[in-house]
Amino acid sequence: MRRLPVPIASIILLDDGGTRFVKEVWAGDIPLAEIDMAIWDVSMGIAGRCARTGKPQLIADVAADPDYVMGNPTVRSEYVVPIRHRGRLHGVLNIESTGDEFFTAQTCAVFDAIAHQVAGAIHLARVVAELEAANRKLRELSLVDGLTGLANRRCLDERLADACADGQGPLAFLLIDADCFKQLNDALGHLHGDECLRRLARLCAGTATGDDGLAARYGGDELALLLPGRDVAAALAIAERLRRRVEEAAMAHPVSVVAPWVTVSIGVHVLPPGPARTPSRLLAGADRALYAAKLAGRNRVAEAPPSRTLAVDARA
Ligand SMILES: Nc1nc2c(ncn2[C@@H]2O[C@H](COP(=O)(O)OP(=O)(O)OP(=O)(O)O)[C@@H](O)[C@H]2O)c(=O)[nH]1
Repeated sequence: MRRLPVPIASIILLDDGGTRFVKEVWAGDIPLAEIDMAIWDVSMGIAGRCARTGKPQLIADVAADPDYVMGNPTVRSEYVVPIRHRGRLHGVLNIESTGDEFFTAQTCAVFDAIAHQVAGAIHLARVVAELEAANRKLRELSLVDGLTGLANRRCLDERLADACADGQGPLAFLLIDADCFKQLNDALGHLHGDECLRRLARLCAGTATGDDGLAARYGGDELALLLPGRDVAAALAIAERLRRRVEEAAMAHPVSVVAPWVTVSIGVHVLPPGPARTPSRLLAGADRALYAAKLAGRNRVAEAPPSRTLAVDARA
């Protein structure tokens, strides 16, 4: 662009729908008037006419063309070429001259060729940008649980592995399981069960304190909280707070053996840093703790250190 022997050369890009110009880059020897619109419709200007018709526009005398939008008063002629790659119109190449005779068949053929080259480059850049965006979206989707919007098991596994390897402080893991969920599904239907799971997920997400905490769907009616830096006392307190919040939400459960509303049991396991801290040990400990909480009557928080099982009575 910079080396083109013309007073003004610009590339004006179209949006994805091809109905509006969204970006203009230009270079040249004479200044172009400030265009105060960052986005403008293809119904405007000679560039718009070029985009609408898909055909090059050669204007020998800009003053005689009603569509011409003046960028500099010394401009006399203009040539606007579509920038198109494999049928997709990306924008237009706009060349303006201060002479009357500048645009011959030969110079126009050169600009046609330049527009063709530019089209290939823009096409590649757009394909790369679209691929990158699609990859980001795919990566996002591959880490999110579709029902609850929480991190999914794959994401949890990744974060768990990283957190276990991190030598900084204790690592707490909470397994949260809805009580008598099968009966709730059987009594009120799976759609109602789904909505309860979503509400439980929101409560968990609101409890994942700190930037590095993670709320995830472990699987089925089991949710999980990964809480780096939390010792046993802090993890038990967070678990108990969550258990209470679930009760306070008062989601009706007419067939639970625990209470007339939805309750959860929570297993808590905390490991100090070191080689013995592995995801499988952390999961197994939280699973044992959850089992203990269920066995002790549900609607409670339990911790399961290797040597003993400590159940914290939820209603104490
Ligand atoms: N609505 C709904 N139900 C689910 C989903 N995933 C798993 N479930 C149900 O969750 C229930 C879990 O049942 P169980 O493992 O027997 O546990 P429970 O009935 O909660 O019993 P306890 O845990 O012992 O209190 C099953 O009926 C599953 O079908 C889901 O995405 N949506």
